[in-house]
Amino acid sequence: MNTLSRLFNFAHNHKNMLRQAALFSVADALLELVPYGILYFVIIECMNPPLSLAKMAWFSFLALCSICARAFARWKAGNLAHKAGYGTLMDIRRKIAQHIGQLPMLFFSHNSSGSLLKTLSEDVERIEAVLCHHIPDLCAAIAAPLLTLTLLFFLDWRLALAALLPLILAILCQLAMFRECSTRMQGFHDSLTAMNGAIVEYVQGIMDIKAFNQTVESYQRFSSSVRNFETVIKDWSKISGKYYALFGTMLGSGLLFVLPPGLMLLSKESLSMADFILFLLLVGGYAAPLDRLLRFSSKLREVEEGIRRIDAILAQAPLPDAPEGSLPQNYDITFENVSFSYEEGSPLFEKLNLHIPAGTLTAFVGPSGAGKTSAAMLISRYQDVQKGRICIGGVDIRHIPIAELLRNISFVFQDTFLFSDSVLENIRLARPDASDEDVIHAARQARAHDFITQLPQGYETQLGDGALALSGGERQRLAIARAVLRNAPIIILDEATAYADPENEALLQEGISRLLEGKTVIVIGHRLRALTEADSIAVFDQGTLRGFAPHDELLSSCSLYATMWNVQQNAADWSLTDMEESHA
Ligand SMILES: Nc1ncnc2c1ncn2[C@@H]1O[C@H](COP(=O)(O)OP(=O)(O)OP(=O)(O)O)[C@@H](O)[C@H]1O
Repeated sequence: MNTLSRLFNFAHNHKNMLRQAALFSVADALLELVPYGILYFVIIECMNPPLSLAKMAWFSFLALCSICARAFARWKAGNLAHKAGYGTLMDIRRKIAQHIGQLPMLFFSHNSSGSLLKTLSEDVERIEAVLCHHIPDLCAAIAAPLLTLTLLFFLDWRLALAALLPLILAILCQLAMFRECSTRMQGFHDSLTAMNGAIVEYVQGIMDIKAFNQTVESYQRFSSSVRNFETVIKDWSKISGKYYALFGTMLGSGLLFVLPPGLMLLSKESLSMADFILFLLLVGGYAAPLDRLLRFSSKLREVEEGIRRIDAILAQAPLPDAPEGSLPQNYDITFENVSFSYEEGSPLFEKLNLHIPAGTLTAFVGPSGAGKTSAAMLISRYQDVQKGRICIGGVDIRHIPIAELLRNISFVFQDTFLFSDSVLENIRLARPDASDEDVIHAARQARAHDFITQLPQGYETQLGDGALALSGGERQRLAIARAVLRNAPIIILDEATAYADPENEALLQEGISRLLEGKTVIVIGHRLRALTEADSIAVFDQGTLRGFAPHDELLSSCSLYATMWNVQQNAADWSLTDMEESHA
């Protein structure tokens, strides 16, 4: 019931249409009875000759009208329900998309794109299917037996009671099934979720699975979850199958219950032949539409999980915005006593203090997991800090309108996502109002123009899923082109040359140095040799700032930095000596 009311909440903007669809469905059920009523009068007419042709013509006309009216009611019910269903689908998608657009970026690192995709596509479509098809169907399925029963009671209450019996037995049988299956419901959902998760993981990780020569059978998580789901389904069908058969049989067995008492009443002349025939015609399958109730309840169970997932997304608190907030006057970045921890973990930063002057290049270095990326991402309100504050130009970033904050920061990540669109549009993503010339100019600055013009359709070449694949270095140059086009005063580069070979690295560095002129830049990197020219280097270690100074100064003042530097130098020397020796 909760699911049903949540469903109607989603369809709130279209409730009038849904109500009308339900009314037309009831009208459809009512009109279904009209031909039987006409038949009743035809039988009476036939039993009392001579036949009046005028009356017969009139009955035929009425039957035709009822059929036409029924067709109209069905069409209207379907049409209105579809409009309401698709309207609701659009509303939910828009609402989720709008909501996730306001969530902190951290949310996306905890929720895979696969699960978000499933919610936005499958879960929402299931809701639409229930609203479009099952609700009008359900109204008709309930209205038809109720109206028929009313008519039967009106004709003869004794026989109507007999006709009610199979319905009561069917309902009891249904209740017994629910009781037996309800304990298995959680197991069903759990195994379905586990299987869906394993399928998504299998598809997403297919390259690695194949690289390690695994197959569907040998990839344990996949095969065991599929087997487990199969066992649950078999168990479920064994129980539900017998009840389902009984339920269906009961719904269709009205004749069996009505025939003996009907014949008895007829023999005692306590029932007219016309009433008896009408009873026999109506009672056979009057309750059969209730069969659809079963299908509806199973559909409702399917949408229940989806609604839970949608609600979980909508329950996430968006980042509080400050639309009327202040704008920074310059672009220095300050961490003031910042404490931050990820949801479940112990604090990553405690009272972190750092000042990055405007227009300088600062490198974040340190061992893996030291907090370099987290510190850089916090500047864009990846997630709000728990204590202290981060300021840009002296303004707490929480007091800067989010759109303005993000406009002022450009990221160049290790992995760049390319959309299913042309190269031109992929770069233009950074500034949608940029002209083609601006985009090409940015690509030239990023040293990407030459490889783009060699692509099959140059700037019009389609990228993204299933289209042309670019190398890691080429993708990174597109990322830099985006950043150049964006021309934001703060730039964060995360291992931006990670994929580049020596030749490409030189090109990338050239692109990057043009991008950086006059900007406040943070470079997250591991290769210290490439970072010696930075104005300052911040050395992180388990969330603590061990040193913050230029390279030469750090070599003498920060033991961690000196060790890292020596280790990397030795590794480079070792590999060079090693290569020279092996060539000798
Ligand atoms: N989304 C997240 N949720 C929970 N913990 C996280 C998340 N992202 C990072 N962490 C944890 O925070 C710590 C710092 O991670 P971070 O990625 O900032 O380090 P890093 O220095 O950039 O590492 P690397 O050089 O390996 O990229 C790690 O212990 C990591 O496990």
